[in-house]
Amino acid sequence: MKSVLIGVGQAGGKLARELVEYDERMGFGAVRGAVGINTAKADLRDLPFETVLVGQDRVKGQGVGGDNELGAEVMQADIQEVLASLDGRVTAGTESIFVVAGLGGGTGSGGAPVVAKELKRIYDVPVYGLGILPGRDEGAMYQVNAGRSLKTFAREADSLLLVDNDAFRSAGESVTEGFDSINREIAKRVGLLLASGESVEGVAESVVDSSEIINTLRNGGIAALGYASAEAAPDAEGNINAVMSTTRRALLTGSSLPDATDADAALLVVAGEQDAIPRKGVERARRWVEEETGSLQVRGGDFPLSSGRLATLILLGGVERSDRLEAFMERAKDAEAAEAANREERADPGVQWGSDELDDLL
Ligand SMILES: Nc1nc2c(ncn2[C@@H]2O[C@H](COP(=O)(O)OP(=O)(O)OP(=O)(O)O)[C@@H](O)[C@H]2O)c(=O)[nH]1
Repeated sequence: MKSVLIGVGQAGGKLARELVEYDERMGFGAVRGAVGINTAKADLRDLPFETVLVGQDRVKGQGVGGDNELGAEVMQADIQEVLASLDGRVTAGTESIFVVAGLGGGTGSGGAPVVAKELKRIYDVPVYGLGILPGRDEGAMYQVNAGRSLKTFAREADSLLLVDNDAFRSAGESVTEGFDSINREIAKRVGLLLASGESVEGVAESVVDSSEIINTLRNGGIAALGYASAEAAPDAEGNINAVMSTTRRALLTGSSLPDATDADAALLVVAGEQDAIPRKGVERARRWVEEETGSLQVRGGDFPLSSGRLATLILLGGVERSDRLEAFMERAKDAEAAEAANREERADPGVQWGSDELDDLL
């Protein structure tokens, strides 16, 4: 699926760069261009594609410091410059646009929904969001920002593919230490998904194409993407179990949004040497995905790749009812309530004296 990426904010720019580099390294050619947008000049410096600095008159290139309302305002004010940077990049061959952002900060969180809304007014191709949820250990401001952005972004984009920063964290690694490895994991998943949707001429009917990705995401809402791989046997018969086990792992432990398994629709892509992909195994795995997601709309397809491994990708559409998301929304609401209480306390110091949250010493 030939796509153009727009990285908004620091995390958005870094993830877009990772995706561009992955697509180039693999020689896929599915990423057809990228633009980085930020309010912080320093964060644009290392991006190897065109960048646009927004909000200069308000924040002088210093970022919005986590204020996502300001992030949304300055994006709206400078939207013409942002749209102009896409001229000549979004072409007749472009099949989708991805707006990429971390939802916990200010620029990406506030700006990405504005960009998605404006792009949808102009272009006919689907405009998807790729949003990063803050990890559990990140502060209250990040949770509140993400909670507010999430709903707006999901409404404005055709579908919002979510990545939980807790999803790919190794034991003992802080969220910040893990950013680079998280970005690589996401780039691999999204990069493979986009490449799998590239129509390859003259190959079997079972090969997946862009319309299957688009149809899986057609009902909008929140999406998730799982991945797992294993050593492949040279013949299809020897890979039946490998397809089943990678499918289970992709959904249950390799997802960008862990525990989000109830879905409206799903797409199961099996990547590997075409002759080594077992039809029987793929059919069995597809039925298992139907049972596990409760969806009757499970599409399937191959992604022929020359590799000694076999990989499974599972794209889920419509996962907003999942426990994981509910838990996140609760976290965001609690953080918002705590922030409101803090503001009240600051406004009226007497409240602290009246509060019985702190026990008396004697
Ligand atoms: N996965 C991942 N998350 C990141 C990365 N950098 C920042 N984040 C997360 O993104 C959120 C912060 O967003 P940023 O992109 O840093 O902020 P911003 O959009 O540039 O906004 P301001 O800095 O407030 O102007 C936090 O939840 C971080 O945990 C990254 O490289 N990878």
